[in-house]
Amino acid sequence: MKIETYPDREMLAIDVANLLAGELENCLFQHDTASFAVPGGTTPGPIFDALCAADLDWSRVHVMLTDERWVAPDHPRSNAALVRERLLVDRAAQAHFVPFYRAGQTPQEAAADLAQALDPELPISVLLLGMGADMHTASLFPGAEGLERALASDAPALCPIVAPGQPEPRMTLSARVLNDAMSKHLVIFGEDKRDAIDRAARLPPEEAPINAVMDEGVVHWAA
Ligand SMILES: O=C(O)[C@H](O)[C@@H](O)[C@H](O)[C@H](O)COP(=O)(O)O
Repeated sequence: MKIETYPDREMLAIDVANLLAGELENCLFQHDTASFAVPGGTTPGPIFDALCAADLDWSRVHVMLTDERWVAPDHPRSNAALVRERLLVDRAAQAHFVPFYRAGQTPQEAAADLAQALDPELPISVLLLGMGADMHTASLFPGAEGLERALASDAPALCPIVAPGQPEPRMTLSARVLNDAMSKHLVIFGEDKRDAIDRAARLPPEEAPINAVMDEGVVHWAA
């Protein structure tokens, strides 16, 4: 994994937003649409704030989540809510969005239908990832129920996950689908996550799931 270091988080957010916009635009020169997978959590917000105003044909960009906490779209922990509030505004409001949460269904019940809906969007054109200090990414958590299947080379596109310490079930893109993305960018802030990247290099994917999704990927880091 190549690691790019930035002087501060603001510079990182602006530079990575410009980089992602450029990659989406390049994809749109060559294809009718571009698929763009994004994480939840606290890291991507400032990147979304800078990216949503990018002058590109957002009507041909298909945004999806890397994973979802299985909560209603009006729940404060919803990743779909974060994307709708911070990314799908301004020019990017024209983008097509594929939320995961299905009311009245469990992740297990929804996975097959969702995978069918996502299939035309794969492989992912541009992937943005976050990571926890425990080296999880998307909802590929070490020790989670469903992790082995989500890491398998023949995993379905979407996998249900029940992770220790997480308040709700999750749905995640599988490691295979994430790693197949045409371009992959991991954004991390702080010393703990920087140390975790170094630790991950010496661990198997089941202990450091980030290792299963970042082949030829770029890590963008600010303290
Ligand atoms: O649903 C989620 O929580 C994300 O998709 C998850 O994979 C996130 O990227 C990491 O947990 C880092 O979260 P922070 O950005 O909040 O540190």
